[in-house]
Amino acid sequence: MNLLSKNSLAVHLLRIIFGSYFLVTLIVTCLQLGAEYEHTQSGVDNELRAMDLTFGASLASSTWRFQGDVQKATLRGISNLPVVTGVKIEDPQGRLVMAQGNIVDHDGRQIHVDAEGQRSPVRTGFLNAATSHRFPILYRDEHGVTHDIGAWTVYSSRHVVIQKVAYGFTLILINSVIKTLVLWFIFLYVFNRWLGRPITRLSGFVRRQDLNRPDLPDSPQSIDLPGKKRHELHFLADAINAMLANLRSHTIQNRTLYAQLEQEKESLRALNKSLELRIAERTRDLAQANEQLRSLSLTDGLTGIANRRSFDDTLDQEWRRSVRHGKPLTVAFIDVDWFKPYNDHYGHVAGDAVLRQVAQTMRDTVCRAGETVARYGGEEFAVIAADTDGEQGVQIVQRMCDAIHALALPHAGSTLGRITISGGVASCIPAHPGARLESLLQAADAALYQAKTLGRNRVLLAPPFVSPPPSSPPSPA
Ligand SMILES: Nc1nc2c(ncn2[C@@H]2O[C@H](COP(=O)(O)OP(=O)(O)OP(=O)(O)O)[C@@H](O)[C@H]2O)c(=O)[nH]1
Repeated sequence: MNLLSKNSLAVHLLRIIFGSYFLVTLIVTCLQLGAEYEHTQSGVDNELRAMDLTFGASLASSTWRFQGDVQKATLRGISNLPVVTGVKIEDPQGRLVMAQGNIVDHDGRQIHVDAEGQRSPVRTGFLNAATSHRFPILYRDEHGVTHDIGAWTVYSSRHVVIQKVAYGFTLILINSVIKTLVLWFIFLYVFNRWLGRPITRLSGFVRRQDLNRPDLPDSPQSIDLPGKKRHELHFLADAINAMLANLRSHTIQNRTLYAQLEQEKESLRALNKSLELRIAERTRDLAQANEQLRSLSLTDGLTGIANRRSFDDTLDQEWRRSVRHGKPLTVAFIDVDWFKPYNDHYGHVAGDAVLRQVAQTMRDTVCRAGETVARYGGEEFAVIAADTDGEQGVQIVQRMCDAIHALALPHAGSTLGRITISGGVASCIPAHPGARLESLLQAADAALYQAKTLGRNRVLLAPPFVSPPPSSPPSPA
């Protein structure tokens, strides 16, 4: 870890510690300065007060004897003292006799008196504010009588006190700064040695971990912090090692599970596809079966041609279509002649075979898309011919009649000696008023009956049973 990088923990801690330290130091220093100032000032005061003991007698003696030189020398000596800024001697009437340094004159102004007695004004200010002590000059003569011969005043100033305080404080400050710098240096070293480097190693180790590739050979699996004595950071490293081992094992498990899941997904997809194919196959089979069923439901089981239901459906559709298009519709009923005697003579199985042959032949006879041959029931058949009038219908049925006659199927019970059929044909235009399907069927049935009555092996057309709509009168020419 770069110890002094901007975001390092040490710098953050240092900022906090330094800020707090600076604040506390500032407050304590201010208090200390105040106390020191008070102490120094009272010391200066005491020194000034004590001067009377030192110089009082000498000044009294030289003043009593008018020894001006001695007085001057004494004043110079006093004014040279470090705490003294000035000194003056006054006579008993308060007049200035002699002075040296900065003093306050009779008028209360601060003046400076040099060695030659020259006076000059002194700039007043906070630092020059004077403090003084005035002592009486008392002389005791040889008879023991005390004479008051004047007074002397010694001056000092705030500047002296502050200088003394500043000197002492400078020493303290230098002392404190040196101690603080040494302490900080030790703190930085210890912090870096015991916290910074291990934390950097831990963060680097964690950053290098790639859980997506836990089996990389060059990625370290665990971290071991140096140091004989184990502390919280060692415990943190142990916890990180355990956590990473756990995560690695879970990641490997997850990868295995994911691979299994993918396999399962793949097999499910394949299963789904085969199911879809089977469903499609089954659906196709079902559709085919339905189609077969539908076809079976509309087919006669014996003859393989359309059955009665198919006939009814087709007739209904053709009737409605004919109504829509205004086209004629023809229906014919066909019956095998003397079929009971045939059954009786040749047996029922042979009768079935004849029915199949008759049906086949009739179906082969019709060729148009709108023509349908159906087994109506028993040995009776029916023909539907759309867009066909009665005459055309008779031709169709007659062709059938001829074709069956041409088969020459032997029939001992018939006067003709062979299998024949009879047919009754009826036709109408369904769109005409009064045209009804039931009437059409009844007419065809009646025509069949008529054909039977007249001797069989013939085709008869039913007379018209629907009156055509009245035609509009011709317009006058
Ligand atoms: N073999 C066989 N016979 C059937 C079938 N359906 C009906 N029949 C017979 O057909 C005969 C019809 O006889 P009838 O209705 O009396 O008429 P016919 O004998 O054909 O006389 P005409 O119709 O007047 O010429 C009956 O004997 C029925 O048993 C069938 O599917 N197979």
